[in-house]
Amino acid sequence: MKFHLLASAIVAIAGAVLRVDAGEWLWLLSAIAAVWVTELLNTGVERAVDLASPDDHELAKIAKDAAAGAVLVASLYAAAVGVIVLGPPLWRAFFGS
Ligand SMILES: Nc1ncnc2c1ncn2[C@@H]1O[C@H](COP(=O)(O)OP(=O)(O)OP(=O)(O)O)[C@@H](O)[C@H]1O
Repeated sequence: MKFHLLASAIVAIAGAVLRVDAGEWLWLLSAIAAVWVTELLNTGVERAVDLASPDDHELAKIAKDAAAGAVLVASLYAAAVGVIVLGPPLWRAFFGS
């Protein structure tokens, strides 16, 4: 959660400094929201599974791995959005046109 908070803050500051437009803000915000939503749901699934099945069980493993997979998919989406939206202006800021 701390990592997600830090990453969200860095993306928001980068967006402001690089003056991304409204459409680009929507992509960045959708990526941030996707990661937060899946991470919160993953935490909920983990805690519910621990409560319902403290001992090892194949279904508990599938539930936890599926929830963690959702976080991975959202994180890959967020990384792609970050590169596509922030990559070009960052490149221009550091290396010129
Ligand atoms: N009750 C269980 N039965 C079977 N496999 C489990 C069970 N609990 C966890 N596992 C397996 O162990 C892995 C790690 O479980 P754990 O609860 O530590 O999740 P985590 O993603 O590391 O959680 P956290 O974010 O709290 O570190 C799961 O992805 C799953 O494959």
